[in-house]
Amino acid sequence: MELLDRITDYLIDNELTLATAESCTAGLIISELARVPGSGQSIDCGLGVYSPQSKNRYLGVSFDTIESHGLTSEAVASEMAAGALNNNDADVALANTGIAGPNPGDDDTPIGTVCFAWAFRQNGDHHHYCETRRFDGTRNEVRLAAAHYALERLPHYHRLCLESAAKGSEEARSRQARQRAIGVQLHARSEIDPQHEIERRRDFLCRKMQESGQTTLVLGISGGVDSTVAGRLAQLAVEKRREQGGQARFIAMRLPYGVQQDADDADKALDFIQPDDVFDVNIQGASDTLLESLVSGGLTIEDAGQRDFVLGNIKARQRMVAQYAVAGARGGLVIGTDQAAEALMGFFTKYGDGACDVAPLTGLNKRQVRQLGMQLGAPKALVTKAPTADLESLAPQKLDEEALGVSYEEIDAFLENREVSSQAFETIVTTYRRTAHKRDLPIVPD
Ligand SMILES: Nc1ncnc2c1ncn2[C@@H]1O[C@H](COP(=O)(O)OP(=O)(O)OC[C@H]2O[C@@H]([n+]3cccc(C(=O)O)c3)[C@H](O)[C@@H]2O)[C@@H](O)[C@H]1O
Ligand SMILES: Nc1ncnc2c1ncn2[C@@H]1O[C@H](COP(=O)(O)OP(=O)(O)OP(=O)(O)O)[C@@H](O)[C@H]1O
Ligand SMILES: [Mg+2]
Repeated sequence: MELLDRITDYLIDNELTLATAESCTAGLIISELARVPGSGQSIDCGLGVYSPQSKNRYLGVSFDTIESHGLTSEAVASEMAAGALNNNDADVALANTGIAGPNPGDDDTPIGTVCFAWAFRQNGDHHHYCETRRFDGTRNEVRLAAAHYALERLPHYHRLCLESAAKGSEEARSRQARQRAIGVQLHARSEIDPQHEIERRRDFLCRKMQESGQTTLVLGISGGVDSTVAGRLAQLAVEKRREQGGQARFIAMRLPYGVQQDADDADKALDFIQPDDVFDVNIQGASDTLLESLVSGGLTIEDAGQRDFVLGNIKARQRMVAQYAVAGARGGLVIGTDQAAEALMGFFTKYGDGACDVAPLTGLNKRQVRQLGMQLGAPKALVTKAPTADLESLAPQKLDEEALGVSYEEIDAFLENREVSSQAFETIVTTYRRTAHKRDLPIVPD
């Protein structure tokens, strides 16, 4: 009785309720515990599940697991305990499956072998622990010893569970701090007032024109949401500047490489932006000629994939060459469309689309860029359009998310300090670190 009293006290002191899923002990664990007066408050239920069918029916143990690991296995015990937690309100589930004898099991597992699982529900997570033990004695001696052993080890595993949960929340806290610090670096915010942001960013462009003495804004319009929003902000800024009595024009540039598959979207964006001027410049000739000259000048290209990647970055830089040429001729500032989601992932070509004089979308995540688009009244199809860098000739319109390995939803959640999966967190933080050089000024000697 000493063991049973001790375990009952432990359950009551820690406010734990127990469910069991018992194969070879067939209800003995719960029955033994119920001998202690007052233990009822800690008992949720006890299930005797002998056959594979009942393990599957009542606990969801998969036949695949039984088949591949055998009936007497920690894998089966663990699934039994998981089923007992999932199907009940208990905080702890004890499960066992074993061979009490006198007949041996179907395989050559020795008589007296029992596999145990202890599962705990802690802060919404399940923590599982398993053990396999061999007990000596007659059938009923083995069964009683196994029932007592399951109870005896409960406090030990409960303490391990508490330690691991505490460590988990420590890690979660440090991850959140890292997330917050990166967000601050990128000027990200969890919530924005779209109208306020539109006015603030329009006024920023207006003010920078005035301060720099430049009279033109220049931006490539792709048909994607970033340049649609930045383009409309630019047009609103030059109109405001003119109202103030200043000289100002916005030049929107179509910069297709040959025929652009989503050219209709670029047209729709221009209809919405209503820019003062539109220049249409095909960058294919310049891009292809440069690549050919590089090859004839000595650059060896490994394969079609590498050629496409090199050409992709040439396209992005060629677009910037074109925009800077116009800005130079017209006294203009070149607008960049970098926002926090792309900055976080370093997803831009260094000195290509990453180069600019003013970056009005800084700090916004992708969801927030879309919010500004909606507020500005941009066509819904453009606002909700799936982002594409569209630099690869071998994979036209390839979605950014395919290249990034995480979704914009996860990137935005990260920037908004919301919880993301461990995998997304690792991918984002590793990519952020790897691309630091793209956000920094060139490295200089100490
Ligand atoms: N640690 C380091 N410190 C200093 N410099 C470092 C460096 N590691 C590489 N570099 C240098 O950086 C350069 C590589 O950077 P970069 O030329 O940008 O090339 P990279 O980052 O390799 O490629 C650009 C990526 O951005 C994507 N992109 C481009 C354009 C637009 C969009 C979009 O979303 O619209 C996306 C594109 O799909 C591609 O995946 C090389 O010169 C390399 O040597
Ligand atoms: N075909 C193009 N014509 C003109 N400008 C382009 C073209 N492709 C890219 N750009 C310029 O490069 C920038 C970076 O491209 P990026 O794909 O990140 O932005 P986007 O196309 O505006 O939006 P999204 O990221 O949602 O596709 C664009 O905002 C635009 O200024
Ligand atoms: Mg795009």
